[in-house]
Amino acid sequence: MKLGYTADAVRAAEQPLLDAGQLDPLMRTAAAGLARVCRELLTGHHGQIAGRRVVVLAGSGKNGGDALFAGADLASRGAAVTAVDVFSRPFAAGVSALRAAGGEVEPLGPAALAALRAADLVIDGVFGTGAKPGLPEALSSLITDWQAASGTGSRADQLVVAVDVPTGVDASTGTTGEVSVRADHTVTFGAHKAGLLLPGGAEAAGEITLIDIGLDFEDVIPAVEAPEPADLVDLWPLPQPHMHKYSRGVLGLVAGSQRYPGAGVLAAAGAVSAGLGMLRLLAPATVEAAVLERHPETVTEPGRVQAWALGPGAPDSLEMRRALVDAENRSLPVVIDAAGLRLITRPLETSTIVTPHAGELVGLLGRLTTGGPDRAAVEAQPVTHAVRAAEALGAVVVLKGNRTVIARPDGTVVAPPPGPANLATAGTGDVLTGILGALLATTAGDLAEAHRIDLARLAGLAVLLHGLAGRHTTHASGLPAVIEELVLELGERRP
Ligand SMILES: NC(=O)C1=CN([C@@H]2O[C@H](COP(=O)(O)OP(=O)(O)OC[C@H]3O[C@@H](n4cnc5c(N)ncnc54)[C@H](O)[C@@H]3O)[C@@H](O)[C@H]2O)[C@@H](O)CC1
Ligand SMILES: [K+]
Repeated sequence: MKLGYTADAVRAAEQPLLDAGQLDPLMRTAAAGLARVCRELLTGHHGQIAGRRVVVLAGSGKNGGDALFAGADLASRGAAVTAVDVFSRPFAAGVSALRAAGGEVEPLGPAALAALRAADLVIDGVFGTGAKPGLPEALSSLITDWQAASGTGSRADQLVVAVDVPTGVDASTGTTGEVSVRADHTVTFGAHKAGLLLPGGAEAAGEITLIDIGLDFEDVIPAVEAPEPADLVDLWPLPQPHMHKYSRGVLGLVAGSQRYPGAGVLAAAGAVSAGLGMLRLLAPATVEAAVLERHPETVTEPGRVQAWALGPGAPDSLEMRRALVDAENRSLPVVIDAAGLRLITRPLETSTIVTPHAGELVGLLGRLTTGGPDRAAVEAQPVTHAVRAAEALGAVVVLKGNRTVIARPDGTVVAPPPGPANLATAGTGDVLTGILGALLATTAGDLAEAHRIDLARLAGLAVLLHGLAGRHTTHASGLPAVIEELVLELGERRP
């Protein structure tokens, strides 16, 4: 799991070392790590370092300093390095090091643009964690003109390495303005900056290398967690030898209707493929029949459950309202999707996950808060609005989109890597709700016991697995079989 921290948290972690006069060694370690990645990339993509054209975009702070020191390293190995001095007050020690190694410094101007376009490698050291919002006009034009030369940089084989954070990306939130550097690779120091793991920043950052510079984050709560496939092996709830079907977990599912029978089938298949003790389906007879045909183990009699999943393809019905009352009365965890979301007009008194897409989040925020956003606002700032909804609901919000983000009521976020575009097809959300329901049912005991299970982390695992499965199928009804295979594999790989 990658953990992301805000710029403030990183500065706070850095402060004791700065107070102890450790800036120089910190920057040396940072620059050495940056230089190593640049050397590897240059050698890997362009065969060698000597003779390669490198441009350093140098701002006035330490970010520029790191970039200049790395540039000096490359110049000392024979690269032709030009630094573009963006604000006419570059980090002095970095400039000296670069000049001593044979590099040059240019002011921002037409020559800088030409150099930028011709470079084999561009090192973006304009802003890091010290960036204030908004790019100055001259810088913004320079980046725009450079990027205009081709889709993502001047030359198809040009490498762009961002120092700590791509310039134009907010290190804490990942928000980008209209203009920002798009890197192939970002070398970040001390800890992942939260913005690198969030929508916007993650796309701008490309591949990320973390360089350890000895900062201590032991007691700091990360702003973002980004689950990785290895976490599935460690954390996915798997059946234990002592379990029987009831102790493993029964999920009550209210899904599907005469109009949308398929949503019931897909949600049921999602739940079954994720693994659970028993699935109880409450749905119209046609939906029951369709589900039973594929999953004859499904029980269609009402009875006790350990968790509820409500909403996919189901209208607002008496069953759904009863299930919600049962969830609150018996403190059962519940995942609520689609039409189920319209029943929510106040925070629920039980562990809750809601799974809106942007349009549904608009409705939810409209019912829960005053001055709710419109859809465009949610799409522009998904994290901010998911967090607002999580705070207002006191629940975990899984905001579905091309990059699904998961928000906790305390404002922290789980950001799984983006799923494949394959998942942009009808029915994949129903499968996700089924998976989430199965996870709630199988962890309900632990959830009740002093909240040992973190719902948002659980949702992160579900979204991650759903995304991985999406790479192997082009349609929603293909997902459950792949999910089942992946879950079985997790069991085999767990030590
Ligand atoms: N956090 C750490 O522990 C370490 C940080 N290091 C580097 O230091 C960076 C942070 O350095 P700084 O605090 O100097 O900050 P930055 O180098 O990110 O930028 C701050 C400088 O740019 C100016 N600036 C910011 N926004 C501007 C805007 N919109 N228009 C014009 N000027 C603007 C500021 O006034 C300041 O001079 C990190 O990103 C990283 O690269 C490393 O060198 C070593 C250790
Ligand atoms: K940067």
